[in-house]
Amino acid sequence: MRHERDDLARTWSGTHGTEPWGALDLRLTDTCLRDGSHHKRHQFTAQECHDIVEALDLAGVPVIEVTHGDGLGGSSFNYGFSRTWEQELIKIAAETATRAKIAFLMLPGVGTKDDIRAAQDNGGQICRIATHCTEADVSVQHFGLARELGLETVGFLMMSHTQPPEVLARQARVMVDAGCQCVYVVDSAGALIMEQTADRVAALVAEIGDQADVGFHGHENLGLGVANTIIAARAGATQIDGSVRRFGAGAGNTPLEAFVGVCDKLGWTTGVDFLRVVDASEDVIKPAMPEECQLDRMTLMMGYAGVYSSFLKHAGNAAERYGVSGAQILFEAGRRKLIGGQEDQLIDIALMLRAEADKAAANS
Ligand SMILES: CC[C@H](O)CC(=O)C(=O)O
Ligand SMILES: [Mn+2]
Repeated sequence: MRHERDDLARTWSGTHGTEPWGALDLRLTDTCLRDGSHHKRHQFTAQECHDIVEALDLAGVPVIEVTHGDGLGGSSFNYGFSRTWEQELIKIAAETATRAKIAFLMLPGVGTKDDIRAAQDNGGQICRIATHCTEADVSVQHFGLARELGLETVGFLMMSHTQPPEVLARQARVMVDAGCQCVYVVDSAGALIMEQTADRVAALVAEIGDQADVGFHGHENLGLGVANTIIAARAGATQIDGSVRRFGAGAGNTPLEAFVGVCDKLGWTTGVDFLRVVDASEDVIKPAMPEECQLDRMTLMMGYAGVYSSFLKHAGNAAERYGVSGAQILFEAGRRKLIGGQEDQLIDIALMLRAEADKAAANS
């Protein structure tokens, strides 16, 4: 899959303005059934899982990720309980897909090694391990196990906007040394802007490109999902995430069908049939969504303040419960540089805002 463009990627910063990238060959992963789980509050039914996998598989999407939004083991009081057990969803997906490989996500500490084994037993073929982008070392044993089991491996450096390219490259090296075959720059907050994406991807390509692929996972919180993904591909990312109809956390992911259309027009190969994936979006994905993913006050704030997209529903709940502004909760979460796993601090922030409002009211 990897294209022979390492040199171009290395010198990315100086190559704007021309089109030297040629025909790229990209491998797309749809993540509706995992990142979309946040938007759906983890309430996928078995039938929805079947129908979505069937439609994406028919459209030629080569990889479909299926798990609780917070990865294996995420179904909990802290993150929200799944309606259908994720292992059952993985099994249904694997039984439904005729061509697509089924991927699953796990965050060390949320899921366990036994969850990885179970996901493989249920037909999962690609093990994606996600860590905060400065904590790749916690993934080492999981990559070791996944490779031992013969699984394909992918690493996720979440919240990649918070670190400069050279730090991410060093973290990617840790993952690759542990057995990871593709490391993703993950724009969890939808906060990266164009060249910031390219420079991060290029740094990973320079560091690990001779041993592993580089991927990009975008969010739409500043409306840049497709643009960032194009520029990531030009900088050397060969594995690309998106969600049909943007069905993902926050304002959603890079809309996969739009990206497929762009690739067709640029002469890039994805193997995905544009018309079929557009049909899947209208006929199958849309009916499964609780509502369209919105680019609104809350999600824009996530991109602006650099907040983990999966905090959206948690912040909304806390705002409602304590009668404060959800956007202000998110702004403060960005100021505190919260990372995944710190969802409980959204409640602390809401309580602080409530106390401030009560004090202001008492003094007026
Ligand atoms: C909780 C895992 C998270 O949703 C992974 C991801 O998709 C991201 O960081 O964007
Ligand atoms: Mn995501």
